[in-house]
Amino acid sequence: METRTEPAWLVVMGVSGCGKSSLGQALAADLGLPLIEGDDFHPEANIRKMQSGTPLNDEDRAGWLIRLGEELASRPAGAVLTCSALKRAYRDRLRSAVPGLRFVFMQIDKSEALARVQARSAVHIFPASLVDSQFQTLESPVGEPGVLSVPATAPLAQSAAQVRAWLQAEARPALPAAPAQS
Ligand SMILES: Nc1ncnc2c1ncn2[C@@H]1O[C@H](COP(=O)(O)OP(=O)(O)OP(=O)(O)O)[C@@H](O)[C@H]1O
Ligand SMILES: O=C(O)[C@H](O)[C@@H](O)[C@H](O)[C@H](O)CO
Repeated sequence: METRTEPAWLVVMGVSGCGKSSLGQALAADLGLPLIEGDDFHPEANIRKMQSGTPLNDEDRAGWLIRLGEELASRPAGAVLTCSALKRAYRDRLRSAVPGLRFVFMQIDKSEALARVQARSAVHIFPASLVDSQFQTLESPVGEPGVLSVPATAPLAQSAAQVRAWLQAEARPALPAAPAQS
């Protein structure tokens, strides 16, 4: 039977350094979807807070998540968003903007995340001293609907292929044409 891939809205999520931007770019290119880079929408105050070595709290992230939901909802053909989405409540906020939203959870251990964030510390807003707080805040999305976990250490092309296969497997078959009205 012929199948039709429906518009896909995906969030690539996880702690700092897990590879959200890298996989997000690869997926957006592969799937022909616009990329929304979540970090670009942090207000200046959030950037300054992170740079000064203080983790963001729920209040800091609230307006940012609303804005990201609006960005997703304004792309009718689908989109790939990179967003830490560390807590269930944050993911539910995004889901309320786009029902059926899917999440790709990049799983990484603390030592690997720390090594990556340290390696790019000269050129990135996020200090290595905050990596611990990302893991303290993280509530695993495993078990929530519409979540695929991928290992953050897998080659990007492999993870992108895994996500494509997941989307295809979940694509609903095309609806039969409605009978002509007489
Ligand atoms: N699959 C991978 N294997 C090895 N290194 C990777 C992989 N994916 C990303 N990296 C490297 O890890 C670092 C962090 O990647 P990236 O910036 O994509 O993560 P991020 O989750 O978007 O980080 P942040 O949210 O802090 O901006 C980069 O130096 C990147 O080159
Ligand atoms: O929710 C958060 O604490 C933030 O989104 C962080 O994850 C940073 O934005 C990001 O990691 C820096 O690049």
